[in-house]
Amino acid sequence: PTCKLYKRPFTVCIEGNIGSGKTTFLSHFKQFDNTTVLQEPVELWRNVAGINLLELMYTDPKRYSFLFQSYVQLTMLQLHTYKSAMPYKIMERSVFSARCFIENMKRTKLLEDVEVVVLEDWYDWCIQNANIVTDLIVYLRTSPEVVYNRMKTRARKEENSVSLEYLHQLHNIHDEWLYDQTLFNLPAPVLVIDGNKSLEEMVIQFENCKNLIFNRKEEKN
Ligand SMILES: Cc1cc2cn([C@H]3C[C@H](O)[C@@H](CO)O3)c(=O)nc2[nH]1
Repeated sequence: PTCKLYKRPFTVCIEGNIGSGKTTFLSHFKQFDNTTVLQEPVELWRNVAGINLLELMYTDPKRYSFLFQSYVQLTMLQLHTYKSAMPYKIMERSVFSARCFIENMKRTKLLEDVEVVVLEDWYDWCIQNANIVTDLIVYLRTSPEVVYNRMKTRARKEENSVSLEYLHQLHNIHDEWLYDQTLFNLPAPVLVIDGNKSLEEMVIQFENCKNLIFNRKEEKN
């Protein structure tokens, strides 16, 4: 069959709380040679000219939340604008979910109002000027208690101070955005997956999701 040239990849963003299973879910897409998988650049955030910005953000959030979110926004934009010749591109989180973290930091006063304005002005400019297109959002919806236990088991050192309350806050904002859909306007349709399921059950959900995503492409051309 002729190989069709796509003007751009069908782009999926995987969204969800800390520990909701995004990385596990993404790893299933790595098996396909027609898909570019872009994981969250945590390693970049851990080494900014030798500085662990993720650690600083968690140890001194008042002082470092703005700086951290500012760098997160840049690294996510780099992934959104990454040129891929593949027909599919799957990203872990997005500049859209960056707004969830910023919203939480705003509500909990970790960011000054003026810091929020600057971050939002950057975001607005990027949305208008960088071609950030998303075709589908997959929301791994989990209960804070489940992700708290997973986070503790994974034991990422920078997260050892993250509280269940913080995960509740992030869960509520993700739900407002992607489940109730009352927060920000949605850049793409949302597919909600139950992230509380076991890995085996998640794989089944993944299979259904894969068929849905790859089938969608046929509609597109
Ligand atoms: C877009 C975006 C991703 C992201 C991740 N994080 C944190 C949550 C986790 O502890 C770690 C890896 O996701 O980074 C954050 O504070 N703000 C973020 N904004």
